[in-house]
Amino acid sequence: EEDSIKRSLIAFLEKLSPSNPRIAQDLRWNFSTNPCVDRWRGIGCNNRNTSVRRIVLEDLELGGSIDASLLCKAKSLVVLSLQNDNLQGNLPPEISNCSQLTHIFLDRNRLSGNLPSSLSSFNNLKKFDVSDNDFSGEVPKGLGKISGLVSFQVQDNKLNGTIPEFDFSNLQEFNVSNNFFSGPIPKGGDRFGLSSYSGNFGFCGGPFDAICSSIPAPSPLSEENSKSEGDKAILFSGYILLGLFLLVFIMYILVKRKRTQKKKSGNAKESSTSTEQKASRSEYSISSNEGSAVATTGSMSLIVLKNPAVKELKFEELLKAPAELLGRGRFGTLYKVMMSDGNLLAVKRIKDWTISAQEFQRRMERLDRAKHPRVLSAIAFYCSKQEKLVVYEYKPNGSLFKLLHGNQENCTFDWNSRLSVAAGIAKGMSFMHRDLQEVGIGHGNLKSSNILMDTNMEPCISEYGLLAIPRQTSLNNGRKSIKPINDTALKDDIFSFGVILLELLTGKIVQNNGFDLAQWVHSVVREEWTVEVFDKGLLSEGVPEDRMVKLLQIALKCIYKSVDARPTMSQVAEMIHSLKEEEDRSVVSEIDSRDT
Ligand SMILES: Nc1ncnc2c1ncn2[C@@H]1O[C@H](COP(=O)(O)OP(=O)(O)OP(=O)(O)O)[C@@H](O)[C@H]1O
Repeated sequence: EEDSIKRSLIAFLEKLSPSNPRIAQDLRWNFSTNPCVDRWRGIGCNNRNTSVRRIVLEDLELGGSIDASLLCKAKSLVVLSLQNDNLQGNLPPEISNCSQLTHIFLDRNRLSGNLPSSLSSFNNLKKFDVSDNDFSGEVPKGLGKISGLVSFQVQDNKLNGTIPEFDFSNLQEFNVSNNFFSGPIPKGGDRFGLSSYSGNFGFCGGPFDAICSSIPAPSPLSEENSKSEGDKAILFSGYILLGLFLLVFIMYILVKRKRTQKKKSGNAKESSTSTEQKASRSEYSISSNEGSAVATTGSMSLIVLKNPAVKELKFEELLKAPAELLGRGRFGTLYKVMMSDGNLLAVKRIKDWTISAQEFQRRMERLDRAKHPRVLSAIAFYCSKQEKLVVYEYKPNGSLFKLLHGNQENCTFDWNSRLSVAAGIAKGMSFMHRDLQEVGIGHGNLKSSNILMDTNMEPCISEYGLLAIPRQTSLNNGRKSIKPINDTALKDDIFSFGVILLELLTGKIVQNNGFDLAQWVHSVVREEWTVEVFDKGLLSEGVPEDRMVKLLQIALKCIYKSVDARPTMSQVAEMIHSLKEEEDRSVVSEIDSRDT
């Protein structure tokens, strides 16, 4: 029995992280040891160390799927937490075999499919959090009937239908925002404010009384069953933008009516603000004549920054345009939007960023003044209390991540191109760090999927500065520390840049914010400089080892554990520049010697 539990748990773990065959070894889940006595990482047991009670595998970027049949061999499991792990696939109905579960935390993954109706059988369930996934379909009615439930969080999914009855007097946390729910708010649900319900198709009753009649409650999924997944994605995201548009449009009409009345009575005075000198606002901007009132009142406005790529951008058109979901990252959702003139845009909807609209506006305008050819500037942005959107040009050539890991046949990414890409990113980053030094705005989320490739293989850094919340970093070997972004932003970026260099050198996929890759490279290098770390593609290209080692040495400086020991971005750029020059010289001399 014990052996069978151990075997199942190890198999469960391996399925959670198929891309890392060493995961069991890394977490010390060893068949010949005991999970409780020998403290398998992520496992908690009862006091007598006789049964597994908790499995907590958070922030590990696991990327696999949940096999509940294997997991639930550990029948005594009470807590399951797989938060923020990048998991895919569905939540299998067999999860109900773990019948003792009281806490289920699966938030911040990419899980999809329906919430299984077997969830209703969890009589002891207290906390249920599956927020920020891609779950669709309806919430099983029985979930609301679980009497001891104190926390129900399903925000940021694609769930639809109506909200079932809950015993709201028991619930301490409740959030269904940013889904496709509609219909009435169940009795007692108004205990929770608008923020628990916002971002849905349309609710009636409770805090939504006022807009009940003005926003229809369509049932999108019923008509869609025959459509392909791709079509659904477009439709879903289109609906989100359309919903947002409706809300803004109503406010627009209201504000416009007010303004006309003011003008009529001769009281209107249009004032230009410093903001307007820097940014030309769309004519659909609700408060285009209200200057800084936009920010202070937190009212909604699309602010179009001067950008030669887009002459005129109307908010109404932006929101009406067909949109396709490109990705849901940890910090927001990205849509590809096709405008009626054929222009393609990328619209980032930022999640949980608690800075004020005023601060957001100031930041976006400051960022707009720091322009570099290797950094993608925003075209426009939008902010309200609830919502922050940033509009970029859509770049059709994919990202550095795709180039490195996308299995593109006939596409060799040779040493010289890799070095050029590294030099390009370093230049762009170094410029931004210098220019934004006094405000301390770093990129905040530098990684290969945020490096977009131009047609001529030049890199373009996207989403610079879109992260200002105190970020959980795991700089101390996975131990979380929360620091204000301004303190560490620039040095964090250097670490992240070092990880990109490692990715270019090793061709390996980065997991766990790059800490695994950094650790692995360190351990190989510690033995002695070795060819083991380098990408097979580079080795078969015949790149001399000493050249790659030089870039590796720069990477290792960037990922120094001690933040202060890391070089600045301009030092890094300088080092890579000299390396590239040296490289170019040696290529020339090789050609010369071949010719003579
Ligand atoms: N302006 C753009 N044009 C084209 N593709 C883009 C653009 N910006 C990002 N992408 C691509 O879209 C996909 C989704 O982007 P998104 O930013 O949502 O993902 P992410 O970088 O993993 O998440 P996050 O930045 O929130 O951590 C990525 O593959 C990214 O390379």
